[in-house]
Amino acid sequence: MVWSLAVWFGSALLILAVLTQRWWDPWLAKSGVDWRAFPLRWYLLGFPATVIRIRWRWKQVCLINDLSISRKPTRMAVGDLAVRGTALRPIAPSLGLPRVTRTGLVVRVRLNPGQTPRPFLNATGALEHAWRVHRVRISSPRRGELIVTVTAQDSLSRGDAKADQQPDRFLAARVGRIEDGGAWVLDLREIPHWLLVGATQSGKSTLLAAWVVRLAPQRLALVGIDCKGGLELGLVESRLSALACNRPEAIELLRALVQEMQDRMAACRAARVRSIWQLPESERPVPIVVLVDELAELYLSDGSRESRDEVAQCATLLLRVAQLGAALGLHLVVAGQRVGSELGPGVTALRAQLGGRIAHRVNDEATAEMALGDLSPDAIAVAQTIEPDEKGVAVTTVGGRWMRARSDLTTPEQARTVADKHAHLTPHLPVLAHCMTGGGTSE
Ligand SMILES: Nc1ncnc2c1ncn2[C@@H]1O[C@H](COP(=O)(O)OP(=O)(O)OP(=O)(O)O)[C@@H](O)[C@H]1O
Repeated sequence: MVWSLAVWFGSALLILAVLTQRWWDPWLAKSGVDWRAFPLRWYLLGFPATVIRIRWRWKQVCLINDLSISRKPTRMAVGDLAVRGTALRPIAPSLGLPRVTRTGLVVRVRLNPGQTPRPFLNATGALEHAWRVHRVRISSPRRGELIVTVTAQDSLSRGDAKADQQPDRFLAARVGRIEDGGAWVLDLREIPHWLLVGATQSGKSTLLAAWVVRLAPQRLALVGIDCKGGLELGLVESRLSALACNRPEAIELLRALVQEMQDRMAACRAARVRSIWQLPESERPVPIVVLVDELAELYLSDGSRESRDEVAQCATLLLRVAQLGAALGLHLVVAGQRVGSELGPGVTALRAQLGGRIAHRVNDEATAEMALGDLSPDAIAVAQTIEPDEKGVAVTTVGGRWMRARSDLTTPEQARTVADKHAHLTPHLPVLAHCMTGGGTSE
């Protein structure tokens, strides 16, 4: 009896709070109370309020945005009117039961016969406005069915201190947040090679810096190829086992890496194993993560024979590292503004080997398509909606799906400080001796 009274009272209070939210919400904000930061706020209030709003406005939103069909009149129709004055009635697609998630909800929509997902994809802005949510994403896993994913608030702009403190697994790096509020973890054991594209000032170098900062304390070698004169990767030079700052140096470095791969291959063959991960730990060579900033610098040619030769060598060597590296502990992280076939045929082959994809804001659809095309057409559309002021925001692969994510802002000073702090962990690889930057510990 007491319990049922409490449940009734609680439910009534909840409904009242939901219905009056538009009055007390601005008042609380003005008084400086950030109720959105309360951990259970979304489950207790946000979710019920959003569900009510979605159900309440569904038919109206569908009607305004041409997402309904008209009921076929049972009697003969003349123009837009049915005989006997029966007006044609719009029928909205049927909305399923919403399922709550950590930062929003997911709801299934069954389309009326003849409806396609396209008008719904075009209407996401209207749905966000009508439901007062941060983001609405629509995918269509099956014909006649939509999955509508609603994100209540912009979780990419808020910090997550707990995730920040979590130590990284070996070869994994927590570089930011994904839009469902979780940690954005780039794991080189799971996906050995990554491609990172984005227009200038979209956040590529900051993401690379965040990546280096998280990898720096681990027992691995970092190697840099930065043909923009080493301006970006030079910041973390103290933690790099080698750094190439122009194309001839890059070729020398890549040759040394291919040599290292061959040595590792021989060691695996001798031990009759298929990868360095099957070697006993004491004999296992350190993994090498090769960071390439601005891929185009390796592929652009001025037409002279010398530069064409250099480009061909870079293309072949990079491709070899990408093709054979994963099992031998060599990982590629390649960043660039464009990765299209206009840079040469080698780029297309290389791109196919880079399984992990990250697309920051891009200037054109073609670049988004090159980076994300094999993921999903929806991901391409979303990459193009990243605004210039959304620095560090990207669309990426997470567990076989795509998601929006944002890197942690890592300043050049932070990157330099962390690199200096862990400089003593920099392994000295004999094969890279002639490409060495500063000193390193002997491996
Ligand atoms: N996650 C982030 N949060 C906030 N600001 C960011 C983030 N990532 C990048 N920025 C800001 O965006 C600006 C451009 O970043 P960055 O230099 O990484 O871009 P880029 O793509 O490497 O540019 P370029 O190709 O010109 O080198 C910088 O001022 C940086 O501080």
